[in-house]
This record gives sequence, structure tokens and C-alpha cells, in this order.
Amino acid sequence: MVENDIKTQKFIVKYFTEIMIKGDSAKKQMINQLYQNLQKISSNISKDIQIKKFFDKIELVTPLQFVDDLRVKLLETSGIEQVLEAIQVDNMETLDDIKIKVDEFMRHTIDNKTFVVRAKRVGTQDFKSTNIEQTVGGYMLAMNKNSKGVDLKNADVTINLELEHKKLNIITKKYFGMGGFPLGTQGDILSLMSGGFDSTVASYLAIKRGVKTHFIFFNLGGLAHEIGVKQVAWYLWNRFASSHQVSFITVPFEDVVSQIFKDISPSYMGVMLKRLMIQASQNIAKDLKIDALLTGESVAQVSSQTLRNLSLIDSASNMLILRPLAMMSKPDIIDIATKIGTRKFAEAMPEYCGVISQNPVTFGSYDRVEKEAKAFDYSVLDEAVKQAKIKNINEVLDDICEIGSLEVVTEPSKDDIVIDIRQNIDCIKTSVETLKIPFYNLKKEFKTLSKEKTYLLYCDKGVLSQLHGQFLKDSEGYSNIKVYRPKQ
Ligand SMILES: Nc1ncnc2c1ncn2[C@@H]1O[C@H](COP(=O)(O)OP(=O)(O)OP(=O)(O)O)[C@@H](O)[C@H]1O
Repeated sequence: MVENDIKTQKFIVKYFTEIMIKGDSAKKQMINQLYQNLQKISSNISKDIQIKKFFDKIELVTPLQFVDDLRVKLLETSGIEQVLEAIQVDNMETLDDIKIKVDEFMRHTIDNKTFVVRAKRVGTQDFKSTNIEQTVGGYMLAMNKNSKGVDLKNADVTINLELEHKKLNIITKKYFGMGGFPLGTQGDILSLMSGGFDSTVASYLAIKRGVKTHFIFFNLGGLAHEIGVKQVAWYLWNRFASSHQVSFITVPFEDVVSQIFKDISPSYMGVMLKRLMIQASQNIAKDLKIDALLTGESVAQVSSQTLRNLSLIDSASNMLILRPLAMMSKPDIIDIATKIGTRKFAEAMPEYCGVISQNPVTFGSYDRVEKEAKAFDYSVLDEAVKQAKIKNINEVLDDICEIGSLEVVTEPSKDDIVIDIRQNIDCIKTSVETLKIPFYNLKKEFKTLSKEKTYLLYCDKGVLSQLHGQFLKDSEGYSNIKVYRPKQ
């Protein structure tokens, strides 16, 4: 039981170890960037969160009601090695002050456990860190008969203390952060985003490395695919990169695909399609002053992703192309997708344009690709690039919402059924029958529901409900779907 009337909680953010071994100016630049990123992220949660930068850490002090939100965001911000949660107590002048406070806050942790006290100290006190450890340890041992005693080598519980002048931090929890470099320290990249496992994991790895990651999507003709890609790109950005604004570019590629069917030999269609995507991406990246492209390609993952074919694709442009998954195995990629929450999106992503990957060449020839490329009418590609739509990532969901035109209902009728399609476990409470079906199971489970009822899809902003409802309507032919947006 904590008896003190504490109204704030402190987070201590320790920098990624690779930042700490940099030279002074690189280190300073990275710490400044992380500080700015955290200022932005924390002020989005609450203007009452205070943030302070030190040479070896950043401290954030938050009112208690924002602790959970802030913790989640800190653990999803690149550049952080460890996040410590601490209780901060001021006016700690003597060893007696310290021992009493630490016992008050930490005694509940040592019941039936062995413990050890570790302390660090900054200031001109007349005692040393070891004195703090011994005094606090001795006092807690005497005061807590249920404890199993002090164990210096193998304690069940370590009580970590940091005394800075008269300010004492009692560390209550430690988490591993995401690692990596602060977003914005490594320039900009344009990620070719098809929404499957690979391009989403590749984009995450770029973000984690500190690279500001913009997205480009080539629309080959499927509304469902467009919806899926926009949704997962927004999810990645919102979760791991919202300290920076990035672009989402949609390039209409239907005509390019038709032209490929006219001009290119079947076995080279797949390689040519990728080359054309790379060429279009390069042109757009140059306009946006982006230095490099990113893809989710991985050597040998599918029969067409041979080293030779990747080289044929590469030779379509002279821009740097990063392929962070090049040497990774699929299970490792899926593990990352599961960890970062994109697995469900990837599994729900519809197949597109399968024809173009039938009987692909696996060891294409440089001469032949040149010949195929010469046969292609590039004015079609130029036109597609001209028609590309560039949006801010936070506008893409609204953007697709315009495509949808499902009726929006603010009050359900008594026979309606509400379906909460959000990914989290909470389910909205309504006055009518309400089901929980996360969006990634909707297609499968909707089939099993009575056709006689009207279903009102519910999500946080009404946007994903529009998208998924529209998808069910267009692709599966259902007409008994509306969107539920209760009045705030
Ligand atoms: N429609 C598209 N729009 C943008 N980029 C694409 C598109 N299709 C493919 N790409 C890019 O090409 C890469 C290889 O695509 P391909 O379909 O061959 O492989 P994949 O391994 O299934 O990719 P993913 O798992 O990312 O869907 C993708 O990772 C992505 O970077």
C-alpha cells in the first residue's frame, strides 16, 4: 500500500546504447531529435506532461491519468533503450529521510522475497551511494519481518534508487524500449507499400532505424487492396512514427498493367511491373527530395525473387534501394509482424493481380529485359506518375471514406445489430444486440450471420466501418450494412 498523496509519475528514458557511443556532435543531434519527438508525442497526450533533457536521459513527469498512454507511446518510440518508471520524492536531505520514504513506497515488494538496494547519487551530500544502500537495506530489513532478507548476489527484488541533490527517484518498473535511432535523424525514404507482411515489416525497420518513411502504393485496380494498404500504412505511422508528418502517394497503375499485357512477354511481366514501379517511385521520390526507395523483397522468398531478378529490377533506376528483409526468413518476418501488430492486416489483405505473376522467369536475362523495356510504351507510365495523388498520411483514412457511401446511423433501431469491428478487446455498449467482430474476421464471420437483419458497423471514427462495410457491399454483394456513429 502506498500511503503518500502522489499526483504525478515520472518516466526516465535511457538512450539507445548505439547513441551513447557516438561522437559528441552526433550524440547531441540525436538526443535533441529524440527530445523534440517526445515533446510532440507527449503534448499530443496532454499539455500537462513535463519533459526535461539530460546528457544521459530524458525525464517526463505526467499527471497520473496519462501514465498508461504515455508508457505505451514511449515503448513505441525509436531511440530508447530503457523506460524506467519512478516515484519522485523531493526534499530528501538525510539518510533517515530517504530510508523512511523508500520503505513506505517499496515495502510491499519485498514480502516473502529476498532483496537488494542499489543506489546512484549526484550532489554534495556528506554520504556516499553505498551508505544509502546500507542504510535503506538495513532499515527495510528491520521493519519488514515478512521479507526473506537481503541477498547481495541473487536477490528476487532489486530496489533501484537515484538521488540527485535533494530529489530522490525510486524506480518502480523497468521496460526495454524499441531501440533504434530517433525518427528524423536519418533522412527520408519512400517505401513501396503493398500491405503484405514484407513491405510493412520493411517500413517498420526503416522507422526504427530513424528514417522518416513515406509510403507509395501502386493501385492495380482493387478497391479492397487500396483500403487495406492505406489502413495498415496509417496504423504503422500512427503507432511508431506520429512525431513526423509523412506522405502517402497513390499511383493509378491499372493502365500500366493493361499496357504490360499488350507490350511484354508473359514470363517477363512480373519483373517489368516491378521495374516500372521502381521507375515511377524514383521520379516521385526525386520530386519530393527523398533520397532512397524501400521494398519488402527478400531473396528466394518467392520463385521470382531470385538474386538475378532483383538485380534486373534494381537496374531500372539509379536511386538507392534498400531491402532490409533481403536475407531474412519468412518466420522471422512474421514474428516481427506479429509483434508490431501488422500480422492481422497482412492476413486480411486481398490478393491482387495474380495473372501477372504466372510462370514468371526466375533467372531473367539482362539483354532480354532491355529488349522488353524497349517495347513498352512509357507514355503510359508518365501519365500514371502525373496522376499520382500525394496526401498527408493522416488524411488517407478520410480520403477513402469519400469512396464509401454507406448510410450513417446515429441511433440503432430496435432490430438492428451493432458490430464493433475495432481490434482491441473492448466492446461498445448499445441499446441493441451488439457483437464483437474485429475487422480482420469480418469477411469470414459476416457470412454466418442472418441475412434478415441490418448490421451497423462501429469503430472509433466511423472511417474503418465505412471502408469495411463498403468492401463487404462491393465484393460480397451485401446490402444490409450501415455505419453506426453515436452522437458524442
Ligand atoms: N501494389 C504495390 N504497391 C507498392 N509496392 C508494391 C506493390 N506490389 C509490390 N510492391 C513492392 O514490391 C515488393 C515485392 O512485392 P511482391 O508482391 O513480389 O512480394 P511480397 O513479398 O508478397 O510483398 P508484400 O509481403 O510486401 O506484399 C513489396 O514488398 C513491395 O515493396
